[in-house]
Amino acid sequence: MSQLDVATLFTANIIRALLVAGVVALVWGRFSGHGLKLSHLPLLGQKGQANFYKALEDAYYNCKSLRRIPMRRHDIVWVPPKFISEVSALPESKVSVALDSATRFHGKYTGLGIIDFHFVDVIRIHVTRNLAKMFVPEDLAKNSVWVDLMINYTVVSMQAVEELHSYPMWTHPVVARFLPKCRVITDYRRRARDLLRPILEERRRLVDTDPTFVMPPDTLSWIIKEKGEGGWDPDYQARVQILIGVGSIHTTTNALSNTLFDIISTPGVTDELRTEYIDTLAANGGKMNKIALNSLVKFDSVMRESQRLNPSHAIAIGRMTTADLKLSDGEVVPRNTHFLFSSAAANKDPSVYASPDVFDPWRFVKLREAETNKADEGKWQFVATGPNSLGFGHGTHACPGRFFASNEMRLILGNLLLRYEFKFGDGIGRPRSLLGETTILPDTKTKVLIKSCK
Ligand code: HEM
Repeated sequence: MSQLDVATLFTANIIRALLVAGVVALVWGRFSGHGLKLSHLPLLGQKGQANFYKALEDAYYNCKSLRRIPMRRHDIVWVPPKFISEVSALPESKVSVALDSATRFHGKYTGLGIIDFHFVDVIRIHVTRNLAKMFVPEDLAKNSVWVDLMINYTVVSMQAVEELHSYPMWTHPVVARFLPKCRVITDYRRRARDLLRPILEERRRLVDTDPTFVMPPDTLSWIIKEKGEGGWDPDYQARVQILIGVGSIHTTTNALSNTLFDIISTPGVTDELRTEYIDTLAANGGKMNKIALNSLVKFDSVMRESQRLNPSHAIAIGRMTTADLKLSDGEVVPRNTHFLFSSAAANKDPSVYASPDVFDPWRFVKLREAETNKADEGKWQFVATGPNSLGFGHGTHACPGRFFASNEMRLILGNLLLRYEFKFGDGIGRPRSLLGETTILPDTKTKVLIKSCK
């Protein structure tokens, strides 16, 4: 065969392969539920639009039925707020957060998909109950490689999601092996696994040989308790630890940054919070415990008000249907469809929050005090979730780490305020948040001047 014939045959085979792949992609697109089944729904926003904040807000007030949001990769269904309670209470088997994250964030390649829910139980039950000092053994928690890995994984994995977005889904099994950020992720996972392996092996040895050995109180042990035998697998533990890091580190840091920005920029707040912290410490023999932390109602109010105006996302309760989902008004969200609700708009609903655009540090102290029934005060707490308080989601998959985060934030803020004075540089006010496609992030490049208290 001549060189020309070989080249022609090679090209023909490639074209044939691409045609087959194209047909597969079309069939997959048709039956995986994206696109065609939603074409009858009116649009919300425009394709390729940088953000949907305004559209999400308008829809919150004006749309009473389903809408189609044209996101870059595929369409997502917007659901009106009146359905939040009924939909958020549905089980994972009907509206899946695992499927939603696995497909929207390419979980198989980025590690951002939920593997199972044992680690959620670990946080809901054990971390909350124990107010964990460390999630992993102290040596590892202070290991700079581990710290770097846990902090950067979220950033790199979101970059990997972007990389994968530029390629059709059906190419992902191949391209994910070569894309730079996907490779970094694989490396991070390997390094996490290698750091965890000796710790797990040593614990296993002690469990098998020393009848007096008690498993240390950390997430490694609790995961083994919830998962059983599979919890000893370093690869599984690495994936779970990374997911815990992704769920907890940047969310809490962002919430802390926003709260600090609001404290600094609102006159009088620092002094009120300092006094509350000092008085509470004095009443508890100089120590903070869970009950004492719970009595810091001014801190709680400032944190919730800050999250109300600057939540981490403009949307909430992102799920994927596993079967056609019939809503109580008869409308149907088709099977295999991603859907979500407006959350930033719900936080500023004037029928719930007076002067909704104003940062009122004591808004939630006053709302608590206005309740005639003490049992109703709880709904104004930072950790309370509801249709107009979606910063931690709501319902079946509401953030299980919010109790931990709430205590952690009070401890950090209280200690910062006792030790330091903060102010923005001259002429600088509270920074506006940075808006991504649906994310709302504090501008952490803002310079804050800090000096020790005398
Ligand atoms: C201020 C800090 C935090 C914020 C704003 C936050 C926010 C959220 C939100 C919005 C969700 C999604 C809920 C839904 O889909 O309905 C979520 C889920 C989750 N969060 Fe948090 N979170 C925070 C801190 C934490 C911490 C400290 C941990 C771990 C210790 C954690 C672990 C999780 C987990 C495991 C889930 C998945 C729950 C599930 O799918 O059932 N979060 N969080």
